[in-house]
Amino acid sequence: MIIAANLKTNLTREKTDKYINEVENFLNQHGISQEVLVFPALSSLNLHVGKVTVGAQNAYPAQNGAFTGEIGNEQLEEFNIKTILIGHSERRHVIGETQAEVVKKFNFYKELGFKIVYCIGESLQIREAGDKVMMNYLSSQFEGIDLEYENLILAYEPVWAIGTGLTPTLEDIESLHLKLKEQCKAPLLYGGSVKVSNAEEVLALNGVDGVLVGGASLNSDDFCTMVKYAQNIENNK
Ligand SMILES: O=C[C@H](O)COP(=O)(O)O
Repeated sequence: MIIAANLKTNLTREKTDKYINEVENFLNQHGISQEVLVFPALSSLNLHVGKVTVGAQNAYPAQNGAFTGEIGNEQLEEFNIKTILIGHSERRHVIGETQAEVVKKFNFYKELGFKIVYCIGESLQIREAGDKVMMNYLSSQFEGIDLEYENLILAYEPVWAIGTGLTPTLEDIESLHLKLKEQCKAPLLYGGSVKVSNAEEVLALNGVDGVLVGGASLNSDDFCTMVKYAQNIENNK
């Protein structure tokens, strides 16, 4: 399974280096074979060689150039970063990234062979409009995206569950993941208020190939506990 930490706009370079080393040590000490991704704040990107894969939460679709405030692939190459989050709901709904901009970013980093964690998710308003409306909305977030891309990982993150402590029921997560898997065979992560207290149940669901954790991943011990849950589930299959 794939266990991913999205540190968002948190931790300094020093604290991020300490965090990643703590996670790396845990993976080595416990013989973890899960795929573990950590997405630090851009200012904390650094070269890391080990079991932990460090990825970028965002980057501009260009090698370099006059894009004030952005980083491009040239800056990611410096740290051998080849994994990126694209389409995160905070980029869409807080920063205002359009589907067209998301598609351009996807295609640029796909051409470079990046591992892409592509995020989709609906608002509470869309969810409350019913299953048909919700599925149509989620399908619209696939527009322009190559769902056959071999380095694609999908992350379903209901926007209303992000950072709220709210989550869909386990039944809802499982049934939606199975519906999404009818459209795309890529590994499918769940994200949205995953924490130590619910991660084991979520990871055990059919159609869930891992989790993308925000706030609850900031504590490395808690994040490692969730990694261990995934390892235990896989060992017992
Ligand atoms: O990328 C992670 C998601 O936004 C979930 O964040 P959260 O675990 O704080 O709800």
